[in-house]
Parts: sequence; C-alpha cells; structure tokens
Amino acid sequence: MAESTFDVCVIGAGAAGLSVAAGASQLGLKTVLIERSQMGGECLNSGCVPSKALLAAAKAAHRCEFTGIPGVSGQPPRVDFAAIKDGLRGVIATIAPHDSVERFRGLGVTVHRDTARFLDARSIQVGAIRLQARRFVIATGSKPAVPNIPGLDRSKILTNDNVFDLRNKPDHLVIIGGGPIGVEMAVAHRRLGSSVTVVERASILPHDEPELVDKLRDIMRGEGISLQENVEITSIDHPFGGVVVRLRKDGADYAVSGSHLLVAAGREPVFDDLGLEAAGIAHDPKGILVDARLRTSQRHVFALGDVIDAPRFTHAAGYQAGIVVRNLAFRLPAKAHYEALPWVTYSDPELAHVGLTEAKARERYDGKVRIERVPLKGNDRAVTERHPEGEIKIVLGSHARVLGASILAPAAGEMIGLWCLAVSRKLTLRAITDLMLPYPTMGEIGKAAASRYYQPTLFGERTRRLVGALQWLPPW
Ligand SMILES: Cc1cc2nc3c(=O)[nH]c(=O)nc-3n(C[C@H](O)[C@H](O)[C@H](O)COP(=O)(O)OP(=O)(O)OC[C@H]3O[C@@H](n4cnc5c(N)ncnc54)[C@H](O)[C@@H]3O)c2cc1C
Ligand SMILES: NC(=O)c1ccc[n+]([C@@H]2O[C@H](COP(=O)([O-])OP(=O)(O)OC[C@H]3O[C@@H](n4cnc5c(N)ncnc54)[C@H](O)[C@@H]3O)[C@@H](O)[C@H]2O)c1
Repeated sequence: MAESTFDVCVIGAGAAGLSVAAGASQLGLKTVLIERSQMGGECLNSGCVPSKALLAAAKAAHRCEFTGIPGVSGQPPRVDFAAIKDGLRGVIATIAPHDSVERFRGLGVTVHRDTARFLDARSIQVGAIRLQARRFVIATGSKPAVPNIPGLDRSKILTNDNVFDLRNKPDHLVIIGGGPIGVEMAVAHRRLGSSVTVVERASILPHDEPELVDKLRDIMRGEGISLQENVEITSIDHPFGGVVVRLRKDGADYAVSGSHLLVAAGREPVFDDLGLEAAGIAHDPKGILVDARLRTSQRHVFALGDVIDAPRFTHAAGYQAGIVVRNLAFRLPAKAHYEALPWVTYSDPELAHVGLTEAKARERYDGKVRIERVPLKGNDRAVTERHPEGEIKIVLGSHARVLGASILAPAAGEMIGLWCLAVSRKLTLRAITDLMLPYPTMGEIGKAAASRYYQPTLFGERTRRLVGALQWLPPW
C-alpha cells in the first residue's frame, strides 16, 4: 500500500471541505482533499443551487400570469418541466468549475476521488492508498432523514437527492416536512402547476418569528398550497402510480392522496463508513461531537458543516471553515458561535432572520426586550412594485441594542445583511437611524423601524422644551 504524508487531510468536498482545503493550501500547508462522489457536495448538486434555480423558474412562471400591475395583463405560462430541469443542470454546470478538481489542483491541493476511512487516529485509507496527516478535517455532510412511518417504502419516495431529476411535472406532490426544504419545494412546484400538500407534525418554519410565518402561510394558502399542520402521519400506502398518506389530527382520521411523495423531514449526519471507532472520534446520532473550536474528541481532528450538530447551512459551513483554518494553520483558539447566524427561506416573499427571535430574547433577557415592527405596505418602493405583503420585526435589548431581526419581503435575503452587521457588531438602533439609505428601496423599512423607536424621545415634551429654550440663545 502506497503511503503519503500531509499537513492537512480534508474528507468531503462540499461547501465545508472545499473552503478548508482552499484556505489551508493557500496558506502553504500540504493539503489533500478526498471526495467519493460529486465535487461541490450537496449545495451545488442537490441543495441550494438547484432549489434556487427551480424557484427562479417558478417565480418567472408566476409573474407571467400574475403581473400585479394594472394595465399589464398576463397569461398562464407554458411550462416545459423537462426543459426547466435541463436549465437546472446548466446552472449547476456554470458554477461547477469553481468547485472542480482542476481548480483545487491548481491551488496546489492533492485531490483523490474515492471513499476515505480512518485506519487509526493518524491515518486513513483511500482506495489502495494509505494517507497520514498531522491534522484531519471531517466534512462528510448529511443525508435526508427518512421517518419511520408504517408502510413508507424508501424506494418510492423523493428526497432532495432525486427530486431535481424528475422530468415530468408531478400532478400532486405531497411533502412530508414544513421546514425550509418543504416550504421552498411547495412554492416552486405549485407555481409550476402541480397541486401541493405539505404535511407537518408541528407548525411550518418553527424557528422563524410566528407572526411573519402566519403571513407567509396565508400567502401560500392563497396560491393554493394545502398546509396540513399539527398532524400525525399514521401510515403511508404506495398504490400503483401514487401515494396515500393517512393522517390524524385532534383525534380525527383522514387521508391525502397524491402522485408523488417528497420527504423533507430533516437531516442525518454521514459518517457510518468513516471508521470513527478506529480513530477514537466520539459521535452521537446528531453528529460528530466537537468543541467550540470545532475539534473532535481527537484534538488533531476537526469536524464541520452538516456532519456536526450545528446550524446546517452553506454559509454556516463557510464560517466554520474560517474557524478551522485559524485553529489549524495559525494555532489561534478561534471559536464558533452562532449569535449572528442568518437564515433565509426563499419563498416568495422571502423570509429572512438573524439573531434572536422575540421568544428566545425574552427567555434570555428575562422579558426585558422591546419590539419594533413596520409593515411593508407603508414603504414607497413596496407600493410602486405592488408588493405590499411583508414586514420587518426587530428585537431590541437594553439601550436599543439589536438582538435580532426578521424580514418578510420579496428580497428579504438581500435586506438581512444590514441586520447581520448590527447583530454581530452589537450595534444599537442609533447606527441605523444615522444611515443614509437610497430612496425608494424596501431596505428603508429597517430605518423606519429604527426611527420609530426614537420618535417618542425625539419629539417628546422634554426635547420640545429644550428646543424652545435654545431659540433664546444669540445666533452663532
Ligand atoms: C434542498 C436543499 C436546499 C438547501 N438550500 C440552502 C440554502 O439556500 N442556503 C444554505 O445556506 N443552505 C442550504 N442548504 C443546506 C446546505 O446544502 C448544506 O448545509 C451544505 O451543503 C453542507 O455542506 P457540507 O460540506 O457540510 O456537506 P456536503 O455538501 O454534503 O458535502 C459532504 C461531502 O462529503 C462526501 N463524503 C461523505 N463521506 C465521505 C467519505 N467517507 N469519503 C469521501 N467523501 C465523503 C460526500 O460525497 C459529499 O460530497 C440546502 C440543503 C438542501 C438539501
Ligand atoms: N434556504 C435555506 O437556507 C435552506 C433551504 C433548504 C434546506 N436548508 C437546510 O437543510 C436542512 C434540512 O431541511 P429540512 O426542511 O429537511 O429540515 P428541518 O429539520 O428544518 O425541517 C423538517 C421538518 O419536518 C418535520 N417533520 C419531521 N418528521 C416528520 C413527520 N414524521 N411527519 C411530519 N413532519 C415531520 C419537522 O417537524 C420539521 O418542521 C436544514 O437544516 C436547513 O438548514 C436550508
């Protein structure tokens, strides 16, 4: 068996592993990257990229028919589902060079396309090769969790691994799970002409601000999406050419029939064939165990991305990669924390969030929080664009420190950046009121919310008396 020794060995070439490999190698560390399947991992091939490309097609289809502008009438779109799928492949192919073997070899990384397995804490096997490294980085990602439901046949379901390969439009897509995948796929398929039912055991988007979720729920229902929430799935049948999902709610039994079943019920870490026992790396069913520096129980082995029990987003993986590189290259004790973590559900309108929700803030600060909110319908740009549905909600701590923000708006994902800065830098609302923002933009609702906070003080009796007194002073 051939042997090679590296400074850093990265297992998994998804968002997490690629970012570490690029950083380590550009800092001069001898780096090897091992990927057994597709370069770019889930985000590029079966996650963020195809889902957002599908949503873009769905949005275009919706806009054809519902222009929202008086005097501009639309028509029902002609949707060629197979051509849309070809288009998704085109989008993936456009981005793929950035994650390719060629690019990484160009950066000086040794790339192996095979499965990695630990032989012991200091060496792994990749095909016929044995590799040794001073530091290891596990970035092996996650896979769809499939709930144990009587009658569910794994060979007859869709997950994010195969839903983007469907060439024919589903007549009626039943989706288990109302998290971000369930909601995004519901919006996309409904707008492309499928009937859609979402079956959720709790409430949809449970981590977001409930009032904004209520508004989004109304919009989704208005578009004809059936949302079955707080239901228990008692069994599933897969009759020829379809699916029947039996449900129980408040003691009553009923069933939903569809043509296809998409399971979007959460994720499971991928490490079953990685040889973690041989390496003495501790894990539990939720992921590989790490400390705040992302070190595993073997201190020279790091783990990050979807394989650990932390927020599972591409931007979280990128952030964690920075922590890992600082630890392994500079020996800095950098630690991961998620106070300023944003997330966005790319529905239409989008629902974006950063920091604490009101409920979490009240829990943490013993109820001492203040809320500012402004509906989008008072924003001039929202009016001109005929997009009045939406709102910003800001959660404030003492001295108006921004603890969290949520936005429901057409491009909420773009608007949340300002609030990521406010939360991560512990800014107060004063920083926002002092900003000059372009008019007319939807981003101005954030400033409107901030101004509203100071209005009672600014235009209050004390200030008015002070202004009155100042008028008696001689001009200067
Ligand atoms: C439908 C969908 C939409 C999403 N949309 C968004 C979004 O809009 N925004 C966002 O931020 N996040 C989104 N996510 C989440 C995002 O895709 C993940 O958080 C991210 O891809 C995780 O990256 P990773 O590198 O940890 O894992 P992965 O991308 O899964 O990469 C792990 C890699 O490791 C390889 N591997 C595993 N075991 C081995 C082994 N033993 N040897 C060699 N290689 C191995 C795998 O083949 C894989 O390529 C979405 C996810 C889904 C499913
Ligand atoms: N826009 C984005 O950033 C984006 C988009 C898609 C996915 N993602 C990431 O991908 C990951 C997976 O997304 P997801 O939506 O699958 O997971 P999730 O865990 O966020 O949501 C799964 C939902 O399924 C429900 N569920 C689970 N078992 C069920 C059952 N038996 N019956 C009914 N409902 C059931 C849960 O209550 C939950 O609401 C998430 O961690 C997310 O971070 C992100």
